[in-house]
Amino acid sequence: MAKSKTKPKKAPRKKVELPSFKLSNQQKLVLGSFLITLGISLAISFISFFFTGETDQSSLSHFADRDIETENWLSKSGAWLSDFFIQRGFGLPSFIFAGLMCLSGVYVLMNINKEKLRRHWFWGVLIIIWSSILLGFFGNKNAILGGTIGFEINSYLQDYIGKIGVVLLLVFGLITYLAIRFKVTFESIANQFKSAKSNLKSELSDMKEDIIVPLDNNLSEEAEDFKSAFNISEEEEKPIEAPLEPVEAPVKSKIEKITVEKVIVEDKTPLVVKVAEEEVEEEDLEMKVVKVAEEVSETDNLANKLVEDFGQFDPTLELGKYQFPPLDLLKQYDTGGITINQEELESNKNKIVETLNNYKIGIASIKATIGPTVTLYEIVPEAGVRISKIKNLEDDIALSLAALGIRIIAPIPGKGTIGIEVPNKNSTIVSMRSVIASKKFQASEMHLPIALGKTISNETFVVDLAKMPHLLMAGATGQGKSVGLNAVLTSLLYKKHPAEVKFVLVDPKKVELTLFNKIERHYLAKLPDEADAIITDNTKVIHTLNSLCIEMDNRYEMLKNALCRNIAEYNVKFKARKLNPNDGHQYLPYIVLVVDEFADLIMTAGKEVETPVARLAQLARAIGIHLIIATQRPSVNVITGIIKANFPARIAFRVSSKIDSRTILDAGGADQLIGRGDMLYTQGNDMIRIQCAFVDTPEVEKIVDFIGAQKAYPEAYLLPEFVGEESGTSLDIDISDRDKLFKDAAIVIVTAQQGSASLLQRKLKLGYNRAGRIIDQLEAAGIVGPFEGSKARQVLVTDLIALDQHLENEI
Ligand SMILES: Nc1ncnc2c1ncn2[C@@H]1O[C@H](COP(=O)(O)OP(=O)(O)OP(=O)(O)O)[C@@H](O)[C@H]1O
Repeated sequence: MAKSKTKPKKAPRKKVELPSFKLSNQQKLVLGSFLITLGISLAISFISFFFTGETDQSSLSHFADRDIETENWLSKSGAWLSDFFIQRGFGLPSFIFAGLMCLSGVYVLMNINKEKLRRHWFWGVLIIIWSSILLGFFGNKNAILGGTIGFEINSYLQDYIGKIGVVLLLVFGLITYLAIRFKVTFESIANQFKSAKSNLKSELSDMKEDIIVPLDNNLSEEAEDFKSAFNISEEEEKPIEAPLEPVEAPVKSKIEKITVEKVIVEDKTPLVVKVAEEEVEEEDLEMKVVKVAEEVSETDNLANKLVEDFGQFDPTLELGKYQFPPLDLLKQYDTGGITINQEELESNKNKIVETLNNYKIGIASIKATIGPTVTLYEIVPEAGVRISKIKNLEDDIALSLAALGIRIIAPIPGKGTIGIEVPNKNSTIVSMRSVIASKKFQASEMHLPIALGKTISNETFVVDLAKMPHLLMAGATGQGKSVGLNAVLTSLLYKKHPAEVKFVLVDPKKVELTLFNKIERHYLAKLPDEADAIITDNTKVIHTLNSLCIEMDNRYEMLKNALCRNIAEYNVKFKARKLNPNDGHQYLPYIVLVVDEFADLIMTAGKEVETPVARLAQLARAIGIHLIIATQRPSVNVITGIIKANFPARIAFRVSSKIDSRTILDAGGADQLIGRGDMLYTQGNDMIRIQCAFVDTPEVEKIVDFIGAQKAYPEAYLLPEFVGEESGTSLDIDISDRDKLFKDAAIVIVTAQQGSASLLQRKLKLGYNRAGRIIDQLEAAGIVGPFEGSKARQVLVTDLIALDQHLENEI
C-alpha cells in the first residue's frame, strides 16, 4: 500500500469577499490624513462662507486672476468650494459632506471595514438631499439654507404636488429612513411608550412610599403647608400637577422625611400623592411581563454582529457576475411530441390480448400509458390467473409483437396490475433542454439536482445526487452511458454555481470528458502541480482517490470542530459567520467524482482503486463527496460486493446479458432495454424505466465555451497533496532482489522512452504496486530518472543496444 503523507493544503479558496485593492500601511496613513485634511478644509471654508460669502461673490469668476483677492479663510479655493457646495449645492447640509470626508479618513487610517463606510456614505448623501429639500422649503431662491439644489427641487415638487404634498413627502421620507436605518416599527414605538409609562409608574409608587411612611394621621402644620402647596384635598385622591423642577425649599426644609427631590416628573404628568397610610388605594395588581432576551453565546454574538455588518457570507461573491448558461445553448429537437398513433396502440393491444388468449389467459381490462420510447400496457387478468404464467410468456409476447425490448412487470409494485412495456415504433428523443426547462428541475430545492430524463408516463425525472448518495452506471458499449454522464454533468452546470460544486473527472478513454477542460478553473478539482485536471492516467487516479480520502478526513475534522453532522449544516453555519476562517474553516463545495470506464481501472490497479473507492463510498456522503462510476462491463470482479453495497443508486442502460443485468440491478430487465438512452433506475427497491435525456457533444461544447469565457478562479480547486510510494524511492536496491520482469520492464520503458508505472501496468499487465516497485528498481539501476511529480520520469538510456550495454556493465 502506498505510504500517504499529508501536507497542509494549499488554500485556493476564496476568502476575498469584496473586490479590493490593498494599500500598504504607509499609503493608508497618507490617504487617511489627506481625507481628514480635506474634510476639515471643507468645514473651515464652509464656516467662513457665512461671513465672507457675499463679498467673495464677485471674485469667483476671476479664479485665475491672482490680483483679485478673496476673503474666505481658505482664500480662492475656499471661496470656490463653499460657493459650489453651499450656494450652488445643498446649502447647510453640505457640512455633512465635510463630516463624511473626515470619517472616511478615520476609516482608512484605522483600517475599519469598508462596507460600513459605504453605508455611512449612502445614508449621509440621502440625509444631505433630504435636509436640503427640507431647508429649501423655508428658503427662497439663492438662500444658503438648502442651497440651489434644495430650492430647485422644492419649487419643482411644489409645482406638481403643492406645499402640503412636499411636507407629506418629507415626512414619508423621514419615516422610511427611520424604518430602514434604525429598524423602527410601529410596535417598537408602542413598546417604548409602554415601558416608559410603566417605569414612570413604578418610580411614582416608590416615591409614594417615601411620602407616606413618615406621615401619621395627625398631620403637622408643615404637612398641611405641604398639602396646600400641592393643592391636595384629603377626601379625594385628586391628581395634582407635579412641577417640573425639583420641589425643594418648602418641602425639604419643613418636612424632613419627604424626599420630594425624587419627583422629577415631566410637566403635566399626573401625580397622586397620598398623605395618610390608610388612604393608600389598593391599585389593581398589575403584572409586568419581563421579556428575557434569549441567551446568546459569545460566538453567536460575534456572528450576529458580523452578519449585521457584512450580511451572510456569500460563497458566490468572488464570481459574483457569473452567469448560468442559458437554455438556448441546448438544442430543441423538433420531433413534434410523442408520435404513437391510435393504430399502433390498437394493434399492440390486440396482439397482447390474442397472445394471452392463446395461452388461455383472460384479461379483465387493459390500459395504455404512452411514454417517449415505450408504451406501458397495464392489464388486469381475470380472476384465478397465475402471475408467474404471464411472466413466463415474456418471450412469446415479444415474438407475437415482433418487437425488441419488451419487459413484463408482474405485478407493478403498488398497483394491482401487470405491466407490459412495448417499445414505440418511432421513439422520441427527450431533449436535455426539455428536462432542464421543466418546472420540476428549475424549482427543485435539491442540493445536487440531476434531470435524468423522462419516465414512462412522460414526466421529467429529477433526483438528488446528494441523497443517492453515489451512483453506479452500467451499460454495454453504445447504449448511452456517455450521454447519461453528460446529462448528469449538464444538469449540475445549469443549477449550481462554480462555488458550490466541483468535479473530479476520471476518463481513461481520454476522449469522453476532455471537453470539460475548458471549465477547469470554474468547476474542476485537481491535485496540486498537476497539469491537467481531467485524469486519464491510471496512476494518477490512485493518487486522486487517495487525495480525496485525505480531503474527506480533513472535512470530517472540520465538521467535528464545527459540531455539524453534515456538509449542509456546516455550510449554513459558515454562511452565518459562526465559523472562523482563521480556525481553518471554509465554505465547502460539493465534490462529484466521475469515473468513466471503471472496469479498466479495476483491471489495471485492482485493490488500490477499490479500497479508496469503497472508503469514499462508505463515508463520504456526509461531507459532500459523491461518486458516479460508469462501466461497460458490469461483471462481479469489477463491481465487487463491497462497491455494490455502497452504491444503492444504480442506472442500467442496455446490457448484453441477464447476468450483467443482475450484477448491476440485482434483477433482470436491463438486457431487455432497447438502447439509445433507454434505462432502468433503481435506488433501493423500486425500478423505474426512464428515457435518458439526450445531450449531444456540440451542445456540451457550447455550454463549456459559455462558462469558460467567463471570469474564473485563479486555478482549479486544489485537492490535498498525496505522496505515493513512487516518490519515496530507496536507491540501494540489491540486484538480486530485482523483479523477474525487471528486464522486460526496462525494454518496455526504453522502447517507449517514457518512464511511467502505468505504461508498465498496461504492457506487462501488472498491478500498480508491482509496477511502482519495478520503476524504483529501474531508477536504482540508472535507467530512469527520479520522480518528477505529474510528468513521466526521464529515460536515461537512449535505445535497446545502450540498455544491453548498461545491464552488462552492472554485473
Ligand atoms: N438519451 C439518448 N437519446 C437518444 N439517443 C441516444 C441517447 N443516448 C445515446 N444515444 C445514441 O447512442 C449513441 C451512443 O451513445 P453513447 O456514446 O453515450 O454510448 P456509450 O454507452 O457511452 O458507448 P461507449 O461505452 O462505447 O462510449 C449516441 O451517439 C446517440 O446516437
